[in-house]
Amino acid sequence: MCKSCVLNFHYHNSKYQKTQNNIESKSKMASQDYTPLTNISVTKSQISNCSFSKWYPLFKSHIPKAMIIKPLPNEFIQYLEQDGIILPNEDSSTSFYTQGITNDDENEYSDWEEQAANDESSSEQEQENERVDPLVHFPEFHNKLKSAIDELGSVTPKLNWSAPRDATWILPNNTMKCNEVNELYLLLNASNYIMHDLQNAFDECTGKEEEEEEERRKSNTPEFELILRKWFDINPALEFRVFVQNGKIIGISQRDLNYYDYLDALSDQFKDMLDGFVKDVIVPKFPDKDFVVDVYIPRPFNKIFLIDINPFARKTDPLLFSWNELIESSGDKKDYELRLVKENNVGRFVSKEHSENQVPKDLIDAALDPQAIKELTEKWKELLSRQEKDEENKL
Ligand SMILES: Nc1ncnc2c1ncn2[C@@H]1O[C@H](COP(=O)(O)OP(=O)(O)OP(=O)(O)O)[C@@H](O)[C@H]1O
Repeated sequence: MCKSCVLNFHYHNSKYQKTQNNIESKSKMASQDYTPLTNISVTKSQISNCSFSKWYPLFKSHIPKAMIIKPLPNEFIQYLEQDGIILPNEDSSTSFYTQGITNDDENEYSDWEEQAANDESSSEQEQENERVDPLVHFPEFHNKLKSAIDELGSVTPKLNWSAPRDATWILPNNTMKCNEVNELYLLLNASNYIMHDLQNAFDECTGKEEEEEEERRKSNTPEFELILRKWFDINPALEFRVFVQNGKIIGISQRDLNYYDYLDALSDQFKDMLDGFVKDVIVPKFPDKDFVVDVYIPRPFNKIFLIDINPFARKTDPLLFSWNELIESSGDKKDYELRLVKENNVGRFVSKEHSENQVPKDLIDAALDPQAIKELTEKWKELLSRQEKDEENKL
């Protein structure tokens, strides 16, 4: 008997296709000022150095509590990459199977019936039999994740580089806060940013010949890791992205793109704090001199938390800057700007963020509530049986 629920939603034929579409649109949004003049190259080793597990030991006292889980079983990677979401249902002997929930604009409910009638149903059954199921294919790792959550309390996950910020729609609280393992699975499975880490991490890398040779000798596939960060409530207004080139800050951007009236008055204080942090804490230990660091400065503004280190590359969102602006002005600049959202930009950005990932309400409801999954399943079964009857009547 199947021990799991399956949420199988088709985004433009495959998750991979969806990933490609989103990465393209994300990078277009992030780099609207692309010009061939300003080249920013990034090597595989620079990308590797930004893997969480590489820098966590160097700056542990500045990083909120986190657990690094690696290596990841291949089955877990396959689980994240496969279409649909299988959720372990350990407490129940009933099996839920839901398929054919689509996010294609052209496909509404009526298409479900059509889809059920054609031959795809048998091939989907075959796929279902091959699907990776946590309880069947990686039960030990599944238990490890549960124990980690027991130990840390609520967590927020990420892989080597990315957090599933684009998939918060799938959780009831609309955040990345996971209270149990199924929430972790939902969030990771629904995220294109996670897929980016799995499939495109080294895209657009260049490198010196010797370095490329060295990387080839190792492997072209990164060693994947899952990071579980203990959840704490962050005030997004106090998060900043700091761009560092040749060991020097060339710009700082507010991270959350809303207007906060109190930030302007704090700007000089934050610049002083961040100058010291980058110069005395990060630069002496981090192996590269070009990088982008995300920080959090909570009240009473006497400590800086390191949230993330990103490659100094176009794939890192320049937020309120453009990459050309950062690069072109960096050479002759003695001082740099801490850029904040101006009042007249209120509401301009926020509603757009991750909007490419909006999905049908049925799917969201189903993800939030086991009863809704059951109802969706029953609806689907009813449609199938109605379809079968219609077919019989036609014969
Ligand atoms: N321990 C934590 N508890 C709660 N929220 C957190 C925690 N750590 C990070 N966050 C939130 O998650 C957000 C994303 O984290 P992070 O920067 O690691 O993701 P990312 O995918 O690398 O983002 P980006 O692609 O923008 O670099 C942070 O901006 C912060 O708001």
